[in-house]
Amino acid sequence: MIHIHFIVNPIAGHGNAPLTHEELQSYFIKGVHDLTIKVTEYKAHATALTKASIVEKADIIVACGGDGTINEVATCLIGTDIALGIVPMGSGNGLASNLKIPKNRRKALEIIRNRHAEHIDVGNINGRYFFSNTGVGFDASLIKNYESSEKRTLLGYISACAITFKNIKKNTPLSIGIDGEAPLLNPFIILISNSNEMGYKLSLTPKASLQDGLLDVLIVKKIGRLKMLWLGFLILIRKVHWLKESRSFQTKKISLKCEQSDFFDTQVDGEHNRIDDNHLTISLMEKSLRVLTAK
Ligand SMILES: Nc1ncnc2c1ncn2[C@@H]1O[C@H](COP(=O)(O)OP(=O)(O)OP(=O)(O)O)[C@@H](O)[C@H]1O
Repeated sequence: MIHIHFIVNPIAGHGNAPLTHEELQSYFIKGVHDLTIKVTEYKAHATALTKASIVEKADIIVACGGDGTINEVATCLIGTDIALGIVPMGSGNGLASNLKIPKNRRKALEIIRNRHAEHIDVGNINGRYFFSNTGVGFDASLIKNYESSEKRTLLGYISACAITFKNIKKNTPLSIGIDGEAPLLNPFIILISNSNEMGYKLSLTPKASLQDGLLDVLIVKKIGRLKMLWLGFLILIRKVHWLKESRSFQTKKISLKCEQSDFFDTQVDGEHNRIDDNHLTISLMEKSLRVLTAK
């Protein structure tokens, strides 16, 4: 018997297509697959439910939600033999898209039934894992505004983008040193990416790979509002490197030091995360997570 546990976030994406036991059962075989469904009731609940599923000896644990839910489930599976399954039900679905796991539920469940697994790299920021990307600057502020808007849709994302853009001059000046170099004053974005997608098919690091043992870093220096609009356009056409204030490179490890404050506002896999330290160490653990993917 193969024990498959589904951890479902009911508010992910539009939260309007619940996954039922009956629906799931129709894709699996009675007597071969034993299915358990657990529904999250609050932020971080997926972590507790996954830990319980590990104790209950699940063979596969499936995150049904977006990048936030995947992060909570996958974090618990590092260092175990349990494979992560993904049913993309989020708004952006960046990691699933990079792994070519379709939003179509039948096709996503077929991947789980077929049980073809691959190992992917995992990022680490001051002890916290990330699978897609992490960053400071504009994207971290944008995520903070996105979360407070409580509209987890593309429209909510665009509106958070407009608010962040409008408030940019009100931000406290920050200078950030990267790998011991001379600090940059108010860098617009420092994005450290494991995956080549941020969600909604957008990418700031199109060359990133989940299996190359490297992090892809994009640094955009302080820029004016017109340049920000130009950058927005370049993101849409995947040509961020055309912006002369941008720099991209690959590395296994990067450290950031903030001069003025004793904490960093970051985003980790699309969730706002305040880190109470003025030093960030971001590194990569090669092929540390088993994920079910299409062959
Ligand atoms: N019942 C719940 N009520 C409120 N928040 C929840 C609940 N269950 C899970 N969460 C939280 O919802 C947040 C968003 O989840 P998730 O990332 O899966 O969806 P999304 O934001 O719509 O998708 P994406 O990250 O791909 O854009 C996560 O931080 C998760 O912990």
